[in-house]
Amino acid sequence: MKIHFYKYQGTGNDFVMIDNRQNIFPKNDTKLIARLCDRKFGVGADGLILLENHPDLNFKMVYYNSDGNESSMCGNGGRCLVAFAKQMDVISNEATFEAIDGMHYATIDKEGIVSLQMMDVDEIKEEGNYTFLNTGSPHHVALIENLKEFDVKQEGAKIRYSDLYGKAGSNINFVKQLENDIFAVRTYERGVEDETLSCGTGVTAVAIAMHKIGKTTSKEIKLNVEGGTLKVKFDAENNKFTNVFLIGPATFVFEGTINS
Ligand SMILES: N[C@@H](CCC[C@H](N)C(=O)O)C(=O)O
Repeated sequence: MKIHFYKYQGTGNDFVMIDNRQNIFPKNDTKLIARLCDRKFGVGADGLILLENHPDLNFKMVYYNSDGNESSMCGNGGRCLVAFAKQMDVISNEATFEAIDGMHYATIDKEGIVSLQMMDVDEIKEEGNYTFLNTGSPHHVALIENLKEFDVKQEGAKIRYSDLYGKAGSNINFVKQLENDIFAVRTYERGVEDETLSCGTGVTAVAIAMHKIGKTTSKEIKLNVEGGTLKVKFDAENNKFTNVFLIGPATFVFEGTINS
């Protein structure tokens, strides 16, 4: 079978996009999904996303990590899917869609900047040297000083596979504060099992965590990731974070056909 794909990236977090509105994609073929994401034997990506029909909303998002397994929410992937839905004429400038963590609202402007509403957050675990929260995907957030030279893959894997998170694991974010409302972030992603150039649910977790532990008073935070810059804004009241938006570019790279 020949599969037509579209490649997108959001601040360097890259995805294979497939239009599955006709339900033709073999969704349980883990090996095929992993091969499509493989950078030597396939298209190459951090994840694969299916655009599907939804009975009431504009579309449905189905997300797989590059290991071929379906996973929890992907923020950058959601932003790229909004841009892809626009390219496919499914939406014009705004969208409501369903993902694994619930319903999302998004807008896309003329420059391709996608603003994606993320889930509300009210459960945050604060420990001595890290914070843990779920922003659609689970995230461990740790402040460090030597972020530039830090071995994110090695140190991230140690925490991801530690007893702290058991079999399910977690994504691991290392953070350095640059200014009151600017943070640099590097993320080890579960399911990719490596550092990626950006993680949308990760920077969302970092922004909320930094506000919660008092590192910033700002509710609009700039996050510098290896692949660019993202913005997260939110309302914060009584330890509850609502109207959380992840904002940044989502870019079409190329399209093609590959044998399954
Ligand atoms: N790249 C993502 C996160 C994708 C999910 C993650 N790897 C997991 O399995 O938890 C993002 O942009 O949010």
